[in-house]
Amino acid sequence: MARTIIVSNRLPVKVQKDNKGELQYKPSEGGLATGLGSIYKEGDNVWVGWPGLYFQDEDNKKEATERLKDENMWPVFLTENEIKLYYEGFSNETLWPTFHYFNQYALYKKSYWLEYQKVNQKFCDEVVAVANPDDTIWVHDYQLMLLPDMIRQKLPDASIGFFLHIPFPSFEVFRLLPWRRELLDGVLGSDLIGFHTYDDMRHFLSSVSRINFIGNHHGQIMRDRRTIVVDSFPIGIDYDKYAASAASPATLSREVKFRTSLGDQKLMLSIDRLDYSKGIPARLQIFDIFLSKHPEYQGKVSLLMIVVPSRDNVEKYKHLKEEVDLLVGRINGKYGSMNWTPIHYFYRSFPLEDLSAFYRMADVALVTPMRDGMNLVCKEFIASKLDKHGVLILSEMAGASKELSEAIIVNPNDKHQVVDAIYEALTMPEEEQEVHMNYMQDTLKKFSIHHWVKLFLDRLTGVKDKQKKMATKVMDASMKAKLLKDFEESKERLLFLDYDGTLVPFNSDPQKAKPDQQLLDIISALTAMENTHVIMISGRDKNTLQNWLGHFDVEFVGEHGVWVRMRGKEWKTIDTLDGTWKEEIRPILEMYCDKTPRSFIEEKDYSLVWHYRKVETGLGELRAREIISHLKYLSVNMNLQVLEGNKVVEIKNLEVNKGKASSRWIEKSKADFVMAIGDDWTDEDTFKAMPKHAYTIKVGDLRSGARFSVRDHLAVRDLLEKMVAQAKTPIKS
Ligand SMILES: O=P(O)(O)OC[C@H]1O[C@H](O[C@H]2O[C@H](CO)[C@@H](O)[C@H](O)[C@H]2O)[C@H](O)[C@@H](O)[C@@H]1O
Ligand SMILES: O=c1ccn([C@@H]2O[C@H](COP(=O)(O)OP(=O)(O)O)[C@@H](O)[C@H]2O)c(=O)[nH]1
Ligand SMILES: [Mg+2]
Repeated sequence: MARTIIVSNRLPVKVQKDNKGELQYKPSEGGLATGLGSIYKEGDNVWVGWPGLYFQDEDNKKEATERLKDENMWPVFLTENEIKLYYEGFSNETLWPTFHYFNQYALYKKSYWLEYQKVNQKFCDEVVAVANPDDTIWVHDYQLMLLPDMIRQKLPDASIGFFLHIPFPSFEVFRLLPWRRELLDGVLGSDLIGFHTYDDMRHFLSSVSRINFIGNHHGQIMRDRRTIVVDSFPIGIDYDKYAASAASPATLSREVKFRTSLGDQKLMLSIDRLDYSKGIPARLQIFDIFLSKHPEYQGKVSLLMIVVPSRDNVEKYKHLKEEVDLLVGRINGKYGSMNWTPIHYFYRSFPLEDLSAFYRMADVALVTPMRDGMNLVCKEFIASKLDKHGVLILSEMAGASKELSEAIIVNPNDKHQVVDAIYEALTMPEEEQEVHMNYMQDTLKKFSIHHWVKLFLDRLTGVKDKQKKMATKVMDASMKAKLLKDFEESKERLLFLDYDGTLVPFNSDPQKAKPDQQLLDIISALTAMENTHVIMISGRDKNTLQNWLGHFDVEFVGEHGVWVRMRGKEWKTIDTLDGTWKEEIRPILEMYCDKTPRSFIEEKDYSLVWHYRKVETGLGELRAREIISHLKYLSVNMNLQVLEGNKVVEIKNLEVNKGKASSRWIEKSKADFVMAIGDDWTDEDTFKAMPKHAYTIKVGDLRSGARFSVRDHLAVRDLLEKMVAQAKTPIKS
């Protein structure tokens, strides 16, 4: 049976050594481990990851491997040096600060990068060792961004998903990384790429378009003729588990115990790993301001602050610990009394029953990270509120704020806003608390972790199925052989060939795309054959076509069909065409040229084209949208069509297109071999006009109405050369 192989830096269980040197197995902290921990044991799934200890002796490794395998885990053993450079270094001193907009903390060290690559390769070797061909591989998080493409190199047909649990920063921040392109290339080895929020997703897409120069169509990216889907999948929690835990006798008895020692003050709760992204010092300062602004709450409200140790070998985290200790001491010293402690501060982790008791007891959850991919603590708080009493104050910088809009949403940098939010929360009527709680609980119940896993994995299956269907279009060796044979045996042939992008590569200067010697040889040989019509079907103006190829026995369609030249005849245009509209449209396009550096207008007999291939990425696309909407109504009245192509907007008469033009030949001819090759949207009209038996071939992208697809203009030339060589057709005298 097909399995899911989950791959993440850390396993959901961490191995530790006790005082006697015996191995102990404890659950890992952090959102990823608690989130996916509930599902990986289903079926035969396997979780591949680091067990969180440096193993020196082989016996221990063996013992841990066996024990972990019993629980569907496959350990990747990492050395102290690897952890230092790959995990603490590149992952947590380079990527983590950059992705959380703390780029002033980021270190760019070559030694970190080298080790990051090596460890990703190590993970790759393990995955390849575990995975069966039909398994689905699901890679998680920023520590393993190179892994999807490394697996793709080894297992080209594998089904690979990638999910990023932390924010994806805006392009302006991401571009600061020296290894930005390699990181994106790594992720693009996946078939499905998921983020928590729509913003993360669009930041990623904009980086891919600017750094790797690959655009997208509604979140779909074409790479190596493989469709990759990018989408947002906000992670949920195991709702029922937290709700059940909140009702369990163990939790209730702990609540009684904690309450007795705390007294009956109101309680605010915060729980996070010790991390500068979580905004802990700012939160403490906010609590300080609150107590001085509202002295009536002194003695009446306490902050229960759980800080879980994390990445304590990383310099910035060590400093943070000192800062937090100092602030807690200062505030407790400033306001505390014999019978009231303002802040109850714990620097350790707690078992679930304790956490559940804290969630139940808290009147207010204060979740105010500076940046957080999602933040599960706030979701767990909501799920634990069985009586529906309690208020969530949530930072707008946490991914969770996009779903939990009934919380009091705050900007953690605006300290006075958060102080007011605390006051609002402490004084909120219970009925109002219930209304908000109900909405948020309904959302979290539906969008649980089970829902998330299903959504992601079903989508990945869908993407893979679509890829397989598309793959049937690829012109493989046997199809090519059939085409060549049909060509050889045919009596009358029509070959429709688009020019730019089909016979020559796309050039940023249109006039530089002149035919080279190889192409001239091909055209010369094709046109020399008996019973063979070669029709150059292009958007280019007739003069250029005539100058470049007019000396061969080629037939032409120019300006997408405005001009036609059939064998032995002169250039001819559609009689009814009117070009007077150009006088009205040209000034509009000129206005766009004036405000868009390096854009230009190309004028043809019956069309105007606005080109933006040399314009700053993004700006050109924006202006194109503006032009299209500007001309929307005008064009309908004037009987014009406005078409968007590769870095162009083209305006022309409604009755002109390559399909109509090519029909002239189809209607007249008795050809038993028809072929049409093209790369652009305008060629779709040609494909549609072809008879059923025709070989329609799209260059590049697989998304097309054509029956087949080839990679690029070189593949087209290769095919045409083979046709010439194999046809053994008599040459015209
Ligand atoms: O493994 P560690 O270095 O100890 O760190 C713990 C984990 O922290 C991060 O969690 C993120 O994932 C959560 C769930 O999607 C999300 O709610 C949170 O906002 C993120 O910060 C990290 O992404 C994991 O890889 C770490 O294992
Ligand atoms: O003592 C603790 C405190 C917290 N957590 C869990 O750690 C996770 C923190 O995830 P979150 O998404 O809030 O932040 P991250 O640490 O992943 O950045 C939550 O599921 C908490 O229940 C834990 O296991 N033990
Ligand atoms: Mg073309």
